[in-house]
Formats: sequence, C-alpha cells, structure tokens
Amino acid sequence: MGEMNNNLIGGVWREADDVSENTNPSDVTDLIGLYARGGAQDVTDAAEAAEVAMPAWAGATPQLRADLLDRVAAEITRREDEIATMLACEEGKVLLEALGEVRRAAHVFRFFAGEALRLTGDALASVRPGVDVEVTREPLGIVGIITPWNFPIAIPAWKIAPALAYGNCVIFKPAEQTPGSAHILTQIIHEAGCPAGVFNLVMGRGSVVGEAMTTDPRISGISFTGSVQVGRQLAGACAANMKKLQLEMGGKNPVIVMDDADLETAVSVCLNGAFYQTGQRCTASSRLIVQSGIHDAFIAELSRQMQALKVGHALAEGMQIGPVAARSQLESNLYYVALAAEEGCDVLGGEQLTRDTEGYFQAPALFLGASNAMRSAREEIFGPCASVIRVDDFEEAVALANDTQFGLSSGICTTNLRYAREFKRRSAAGMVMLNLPTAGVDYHVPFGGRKASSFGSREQGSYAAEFYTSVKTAYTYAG
Ligand SMILES: NC(=O)C1=CN([C@@H]2O[C@H](COP(=O)(O)OP(=O)(O)OC[C@H]3O[C@@H](n4cnc5c(N)ncnc54)[C@H](OP(=O)(O)O)[C@@H]3O)[C@@H](O)[C@H]2O)C=CC1
Ligand SMILES: O=C(O)CCC(=O)C(=O)O
Repeated sequence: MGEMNNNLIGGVWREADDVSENTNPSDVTDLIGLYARGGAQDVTDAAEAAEVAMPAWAGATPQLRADLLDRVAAEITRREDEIATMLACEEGKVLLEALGEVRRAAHVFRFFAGEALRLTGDALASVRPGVDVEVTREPLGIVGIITPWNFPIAIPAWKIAPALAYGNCVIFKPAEQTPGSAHILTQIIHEAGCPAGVFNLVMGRGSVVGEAMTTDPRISGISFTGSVQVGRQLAGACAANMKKLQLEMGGKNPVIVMDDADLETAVSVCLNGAFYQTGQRCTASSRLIVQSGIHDAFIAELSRQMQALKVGHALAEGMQIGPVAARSQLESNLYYVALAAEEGCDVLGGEQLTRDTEGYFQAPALFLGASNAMRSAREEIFGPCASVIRVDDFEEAVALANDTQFGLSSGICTTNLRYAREFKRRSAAGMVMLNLPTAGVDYHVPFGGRKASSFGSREQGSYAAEFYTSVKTAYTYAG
C-alpha cells in the first residue's frame, strides 16, 4: 500500500487533512493506497499560484511548451508498465487495455507538443483603407479539469496536454475512485520541469472541489467528463459565473446490423463495442439494432462469443473483461439486468460472478427482444450490457438509432455503400463508425457528440484549441 496523501499546489506537494481509500475492484481486500482529500482552500491556493504563474507561461515560447510535453510523453512511455499496472488495479480494466490507454496518453502528449508549434491565426484585409486585421488565439487562462474514473490517464491527458500546449494554467481534479494514475501523471508533469503553479493537482470530493472551481473568479473555464447529472449542475454554475464550459457525458450508442453485413465483422464490432472495458465507456455500443434476416444468426454467434469471454481479475493472465469498477456501479448494472427482464426481455448473462478474489465481477449481458421504448434501452447503464432490438428495414433502423436523448457515437455494419453513405449523413451523433466499434477512437481527431452527450466545443485533435484558447481580433492603422 502506498501513501500518496498529497496534492500539488504551486509546485509544492501539500498533505491533506483527510484521505480517501483507493481499493482494487478485482480484489476489494487489496488497498492500493491512501490519497489526499483536499478541499476548497486548496482550489483557492492553486488558483492563486496559477494566477502568479500565468503571465510567464502564457508568454513562453511554443518551443518551451512543446519540450515540456515531449518530456512528459517520454516519461509516460518509460513508466508505461508501472502506470498500466496501477490503472488496471484501481480501475479494473485488464492489463492489455490499461497498457493501450497509457500508450494513448503518451501519444496525446506527443501530439499536443506538435500542436503547440502549429497554433495559427488569420490575417485579413480590412473593409477600411490602410487598416490590417489579425485574428489570433491567446490562452483561455486558468482552467479547471474534472475527470472520471473510466479512463483515468487518457482523459486527463487529452484535457491537460492541450491546456498546457496553448499556454493555460491547470487545476486538475481527478475522480476519487482512481487517484493513483492521476498522482503518477502529476509527478511526471512536475518532474518534467513544469513551472510552479502552471499545473496543480487537487484531489478531493467532486462536490467540494467542483463547487470551489465554479465559484473562483480566477478560473476561466472548466472541462469535464462524467455523468449527465453532474454535467448539468456544472452548466448551471458555469453560466451563473460566466465561465467557459466543455462537457463530455453519456451515451446510449446504437450499432445497426444490416442483413447484408459481414457476419464475422458485425459480431466482432458488437462484441468489442458492447463488452470490452466492461462496457464502461461513454462510447460503448449499448443498443444493437439488428435487421430480421441476419438477426438469429448474428445473435447465435454473438452470444456464443460473449459467453466465451474470460471475466476475472484485471491482472490475471488471459482475462478479457475485468471487474465492474465499483460496488455502486455493479449494483446499478444488476438493477438494469433485472429491469430488462421485468420489461419483457429475454436476458442472457448479466449475473454477478464469483472468482478466487473478492471483486465486482459480472457476466456480460444481452437483453434480447428489447424495444427502444424500454428504460433499459434508453438509459445509460455503463456496464457490460446491450439491448438487442429487431427491425425490418434500414429506415426503421435509422429512426430508432436516432431516437435517444444522447448523440455521442453510432455505427452501422453493412456491405452496402448506399446504406453506409446514408447512415453517415443521417446519424444524429458526433462520431459515426462504419464497420467499426462505436468505442475506441483515434487521439488526433475531434471527439464529442450532440444532444445530452456533449456541450461546448470538441475535445482532441486541433479542434481542442477552440476551448483552450480565446480569440482576439486586432485592427492596425499604419497611417
Ligand atoms: N462520459 C463518461 O465517460 C462517463 C460517464 N459516467 C456516467 O456517470 C455515472 C456515474 O459515475 P460517476 O463517477 O458517479 O460520475 P460523476 O459525474 O459523478 O463523476 C465524474 C467526475 O466529476 C466529479 N464530480 C462529482 N460531483 C461533482 C460536482 N458536483 N461538481 C463537480 N465535479 C463533480 C467526480 O468527482 P468524485 O469522483 O470525487 O465524485 C469525478 O471527478 C456512470 O454510471 C456513467 O453512467 C461516469 C464516468 C465517465
Ligand atoms: O471510446 C473511446 O476511445 C473513448 C471513450 C471515452 O472517452 C469515455 O468512455 O469516456
């Protein structure tokens, strides 16, 4: 067990009066460590330190920022096994998935090292004679970054890296459930030579630290990933305090399987999208909308492969699905499994599993014979569960795919170019996948959705500049 009872504020590690326990969902008797539970004063102090650091960092050359991000990327890569092990232990994703996530975080830092050098502006002719117009992007200011437990290093990376690349100072509040990866990332950024006050870690309760972030006048914007409920609260608070806001929240992502789909591709797309990472992805495929002609063959093969998935301790050799990340999440998943049965589905799997260790293990589940009107098919579960909805044709499939409060990602499995093209145009989602899983996105292109899934500008890729910079229009009259 480790003692990580400290936050990083103004370049100094500060012990907190209170701690939270970081436990392993694969084995609840394994206490990974005790982590700092900071409070509102820590946010105030971090904002004060960031305010002091801000002018120099905003004025630093892009080379200096790029070099810092490069060093962070290199160190993440050097420590990838250690970080992946921490991530697998505290979040519960299997080691290979954890390693993939750590590598993604390193790629993100490397990508934004380059972006620091590529930030562009516009020069335009004025409508008035003798006047030049320039449009430039300046740092937004001090940003609050609030992240969830399901991608404890990749999501922080894709918020922190652009924030630093574009000259902002950061106050980072990771999920209490997964402080270990956040603490290591903070060490790495600090030890890579990030100036004091530019990057601050404030671990603590979401309600306390989040509230302090939304009310501190020095913080210009908040980037959040998590539940719709907390996202809505933040939207109200940020509007009241005139703060820029970027939200990434839930999904109920559909995959349409057309009769003409390649069966093997469709099964592998849905197996991955619905069940990998224990279904704990906002991009998970939770509604499988299957055309009648392929329905039975598709379900037979998907069920066979689903039931063969190896569920167990995240560090055990050959495991494909780790535990659910927390007891409360497992209880919620089991509630939805029971609800789907009550609503008339034929439920396959979904039961709690026992293994050698005391963890939150659950069998992946299919809710067969679902309708899109059922609560189990409309509400985000965030577990290894997918509703299967049978349809007659493409039109019905597209209508159901779009009939949701969410709009993050969507997919279609088809060999018909016309269906693929039509779906790409008509899907009411921010990301559309053709013969690919709805989850598992690239790190260099925009990420985000529509409706209740997202709010504000896109994350990742060069589109991240939209949130982390503020546009300035300068007029010059040279006489
Ligand atoms: N889009 C996504 O990727 C994710 C979606 N979810 C959805 O949310 C459900 C619940 O998960 P949960 O972890 O509780 O998600 P939350 O939205 O509660 O947590 C996400 C982050 O927000 C923080 N937070 C909590 N309350 C506040 C607040 N009032 N103000 C500011 N920040 C706050 C949390 O801190 P703390 O950890 O201290 O509570 C955490 O850092 C899941 O079942 C899933 O449906 C969850 C995670 C990721
Ligand atoms: O699917 C992905 O690659 C990213 C998913 C994600 O960001 C999330 O679940 O929060």
